[in-house]
Amino acid sequence: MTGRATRRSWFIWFAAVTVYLLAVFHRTSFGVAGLQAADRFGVGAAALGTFTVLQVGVYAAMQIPTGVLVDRYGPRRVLTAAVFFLGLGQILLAVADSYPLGLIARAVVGFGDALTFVSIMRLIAAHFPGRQYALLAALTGAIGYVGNLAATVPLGLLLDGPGWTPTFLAVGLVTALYAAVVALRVKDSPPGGPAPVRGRVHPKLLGRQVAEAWRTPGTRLGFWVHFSTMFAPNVLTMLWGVPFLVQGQGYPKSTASSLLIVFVFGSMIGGPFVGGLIGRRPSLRMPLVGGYIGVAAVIWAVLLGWSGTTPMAVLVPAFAFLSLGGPASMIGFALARDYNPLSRVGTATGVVNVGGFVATTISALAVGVLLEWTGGAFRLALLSVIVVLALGTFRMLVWWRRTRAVLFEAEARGERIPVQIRRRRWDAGAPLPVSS
Ligand SMILES: N[C@@H](Cc1c[nH]cn1)C(=O)NCC(=O)O
Repeated sequence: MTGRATRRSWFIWFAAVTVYLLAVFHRTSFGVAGLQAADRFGVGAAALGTFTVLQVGVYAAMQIPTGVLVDRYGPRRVLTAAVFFLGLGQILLAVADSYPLGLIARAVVGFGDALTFVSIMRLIAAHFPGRQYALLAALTGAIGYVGNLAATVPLGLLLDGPGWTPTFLAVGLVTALYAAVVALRVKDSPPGGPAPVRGRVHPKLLGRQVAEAWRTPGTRLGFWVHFSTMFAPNVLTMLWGVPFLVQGQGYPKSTASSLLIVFVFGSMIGGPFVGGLIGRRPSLRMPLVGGYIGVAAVIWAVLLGWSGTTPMAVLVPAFAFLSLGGPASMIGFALARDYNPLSRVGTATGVVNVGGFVATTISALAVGVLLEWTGGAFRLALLSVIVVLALGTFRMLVWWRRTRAVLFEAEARGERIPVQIRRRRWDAGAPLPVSS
């Protein structure tokens, strides 16, 4: 969309972003429900970890299919299915009384979650002008954290009060019923805008759609931006932050959990700031990513090099800065939006979203394996974060130069390009990607 966003666009976004809030609430609900789940299903820590791995696995595996579905059937249908499956998963969890049933319920939640984010990004691309995309994407991310907050103390109170079955039944039913609001209120495109092209789904054509998105240098750059920026905050908040602070640093568990809230507030505040800035000045996108990665590398060096317990005065600002990785990763989606036609934005967004989750999985597994090998040496194990960061940064720089080369070519042909850039020393000899 090139004109102005209307009140209708904002209503549609609001109806859609509520689904993301619900998705993040359900995604993170095992943070407080984990202990009760262990009791209910009679399982230990390792089996409990399987819930998270399964949920993230389903989420990551579904990203590209989700993008294709969104481009094919439109975000309204996919988002309606998303909220329905999120609710269904929690209803199943409410009545599940065995470990396998609990796992199935969580996989259904992961499936609904996987359908959510890409649909909302596609709605934003259709209903808002390009310059507002980054801000709306960042606001969406920030609102997701409200769901994360709701899944802490409020959900804990509900589980301690009414208990497991009434709580999950209630949140599941409310969520599933919200599918009606999405189906009625959300529209795929503004009046007169292009509708998704439906018809028979031909696997060959779908494969071509994914291949074209992947071959587009801007998508690939977005993938590596997402890969490099969002995994470290994820690894800390989803898995290794509390063990690092408790076993590695000697802080009490309650202090460690409270410290991780810095990530929630950092992203909620930083997201709209980063989004607003890059919406006004798209040429700042890559310098911001570069600046974030540079400072993050220094922070990791300080955290891992500190002898003895790292003081709070260092941890709090360090975590506050690292929390900006989430908002910075949204730059990856802005690149997918700018460098793909609207008919392929869903697929390209799905491709980009795989980046951060692949990096999170690699890094979380590597930390676990290294902890086992070293007998719990957190500083050595967390070095793997720096290795993943270096790999992501290297690939990102490769695709940054290639994307710039393609832009210069397009400019020379007199085509409209998404950002104005000046040729620099490092652009000399940058190869054009084979497909362009
Ligand atoms: N980059 C995250 C979202 C985000 C925004 N601010 C902080 N994090 C992302 O890719 N999210 C995908 C999802 O499904 O949540």
